[in-house]
Amino acid sequence: MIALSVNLNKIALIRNSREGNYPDVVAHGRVCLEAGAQGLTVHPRPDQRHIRPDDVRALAELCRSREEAEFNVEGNPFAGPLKDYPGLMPLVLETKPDQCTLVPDSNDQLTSDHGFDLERDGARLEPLIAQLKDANIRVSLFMDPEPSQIKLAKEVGADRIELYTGPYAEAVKHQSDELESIFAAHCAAAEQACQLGLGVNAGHDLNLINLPRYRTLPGLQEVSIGHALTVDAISMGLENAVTAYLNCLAGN
Ligand SMILES: CC(=O)[C@@H](O)[C@H](O)COP(=O)(O)O
Ligand SMILES: NCC(=O)COP(=O)(O)O
Repeated sequence: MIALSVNLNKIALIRNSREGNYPDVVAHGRVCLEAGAQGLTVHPRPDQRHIRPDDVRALAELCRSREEAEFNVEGNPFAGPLKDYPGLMPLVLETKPDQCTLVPDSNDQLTSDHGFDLERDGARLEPLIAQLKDANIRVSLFMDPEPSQIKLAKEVGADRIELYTGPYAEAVKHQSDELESIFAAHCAAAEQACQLGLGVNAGHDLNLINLPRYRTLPGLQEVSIGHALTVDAISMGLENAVTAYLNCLAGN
């Protein structure tokens, strides 16, 4: 089974466009879990444009209260602190999610658009990965499908990698000639990760059009999906959208 972790960033983005708590991020997280999603993901950013530290705290409680629900917090451990954003490491060590996915985004990035360069960042990531693992938090690294980089992900102590699927999604959208080689590189990276004993997650711009193929990736354990699922929920309703993604992942 490939686990679906619903990313709630975009629910928080709508909430933050007004004062108050509407829509309620935690209530929508609960709907996703009740509809069968195996987990919830958030990617707080230092500018708090969507997920805020208190959302992370409340969603950690929600997931802890439900057996089997996995909580995944993503972000750059080197970004922040900024104003009342404490920084990823303090927030994650306080809230103790099941998984922390480290992502190399700059503070002002629109969205994630590349994986780690571990030749550059590996040495400073290594002690942070050890600290998270000491706190019983599984560590995943956001990665491009580059063989030399996947090898380094194992060497710095990661438990899993999350393959960055943005270029794959773009290639599907534009029916690009490069689709075959991009997907082949993802398959090879996933196989390499499995051989090294790393788990395999994937995410970014996955949707109901590009997921039927991506779900065949060797060893794929979890996808985190937010943007497209939230957009689909506008027309389908959130519960039906979660069901549609679960069916898609199951190959139905
Ligand atoms: C790492 C990744 O691909 C996602 O977490 C994505 O970047 C979500 O962040 P935004 O919702 O801020 O685009
Ligand atoms: N890790 C990817 C994620 O959480 C969701 O990305 P997207 O579906 O919002 O592009």
